[in-house]
Amino acid sequence: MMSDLAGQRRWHKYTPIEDGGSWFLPNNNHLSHTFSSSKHINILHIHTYILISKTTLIQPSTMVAISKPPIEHFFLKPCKQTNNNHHHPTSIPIIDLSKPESKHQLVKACQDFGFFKVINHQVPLQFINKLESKAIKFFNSPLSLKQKAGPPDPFGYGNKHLGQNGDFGWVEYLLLNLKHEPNHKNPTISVFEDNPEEFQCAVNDYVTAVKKMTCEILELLADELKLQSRNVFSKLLLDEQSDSVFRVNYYPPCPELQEHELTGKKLIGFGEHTDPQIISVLRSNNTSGLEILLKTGCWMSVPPDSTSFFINVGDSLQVMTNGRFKSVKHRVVANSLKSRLSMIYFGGPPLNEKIAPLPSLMESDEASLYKEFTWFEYKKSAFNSRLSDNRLGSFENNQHNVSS
Ligand SMILES: C=C1C[C@]23C[C@@]1(O)CC[C@H]2[C@@]12CC[C@H](O)[C@@](C)(C(=O)O1)[C@H]2[C@@H]3C(=O)O
Ligand SMILES: O=C(O)CCC(=O)C(=O)O
Ligand SMILES: [Fe+2]
Repeated sequence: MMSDLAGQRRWHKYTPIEDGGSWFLPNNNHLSHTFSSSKHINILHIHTYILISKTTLIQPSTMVAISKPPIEHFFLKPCKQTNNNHHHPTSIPIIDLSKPESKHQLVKACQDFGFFKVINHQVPLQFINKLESKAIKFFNSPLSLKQKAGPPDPFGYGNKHLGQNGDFGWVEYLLLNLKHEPNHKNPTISVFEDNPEEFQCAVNDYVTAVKKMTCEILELLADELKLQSRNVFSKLLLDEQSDSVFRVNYYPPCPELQEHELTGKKLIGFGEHTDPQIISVLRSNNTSGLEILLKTGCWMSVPPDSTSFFINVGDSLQVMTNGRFKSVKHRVVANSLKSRLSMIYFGGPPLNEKIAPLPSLMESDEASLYKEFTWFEYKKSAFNSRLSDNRLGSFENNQHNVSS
């Protein structure tokens, strides 16, 4: 077990440079161990290589090549295919933020789905478009440049590898830390060749507006739940020490998938998971791919809408509401022809914040479903887990131990 984990970490250190059909890795004494301990890479050939691409000339002794993993490696397991029920179609709740009566619908959506779409949100379109075009420019730039912003540790540019524990998907991403660290320049952003400040500015404008909308939603939720103070959730995001992150995911088209689509095969873009934070706010272009897991056990494809935001309850909000709100399982499937670009704000509490069911929400005889933990403890455990793991499991109060 230990050596397996160590191997995966070492593999992660050598994020592959993809170039056509092969992945290139720096030659190194550890390589044979790295390969043999990675369950996820299909090793067909290892040989000394001279690579001359448009941008690079590499000495024979410095590189080895392995065949890239076959596309089958990214297929979703057949039992987990989407099964939209066409007889009783379920529709995603749409909340119009310009209507005061939306409060009630918001709570209902968090209880029934843990997921909803928001319209009339007041986030300026120009902020969305500006950041989107900058992100597209970044993802369309040469791999060698993008890799200067990686590997993700956990922040930075990532390609196909998600987290540090062997998860992968047909996705490239930028993961950015939003935690306020005075005099600290974001190292990831410094790779934006022409003007890093411009990209930073586009992120700031976008995130500030999205955070404002998110806090309004959290306050409406607290109001409707009749909690003592309406800022009980929003204050966690507004805190200077709020541990929030921002992510831009780019799912390139996969033309090779086309022939397999005829047999109903789907490609994993981002595997099934719940988000650990309080709340996640997603905006994507008009390419479909996002799916949520319904109570029925069926996956439902979320129709894309680039003018709206999609919001999901995170694990921490599920705990704070003692399970009333559901942290929804979701995933992304990649597309054979169109690229998907999504931008997600993950609102998290300060690291030292205690996460536990809110006393003002609990009935007098209600048992707490969860043990108290700090966000630091939960985050640490989440980042040591695999994407599809039930992360809250080890923080649940065992039914038998609940006395009164
Ligand atoms: C496989 C992983 C990626 C992730 C950390 C983890 O070990 C398990 C949780 C994953 C997740 C899902 C929601 C967010 O995208 C994310 C940033 C987070 O907070 O938890 C990712 C983590 C990641 O990409 O590093
Ligand atoms: O990219 C998407 O559309 C969703 C990705 C996601 O769920 C995540 O980054 O946590
Ligand atoms: Fe997610």
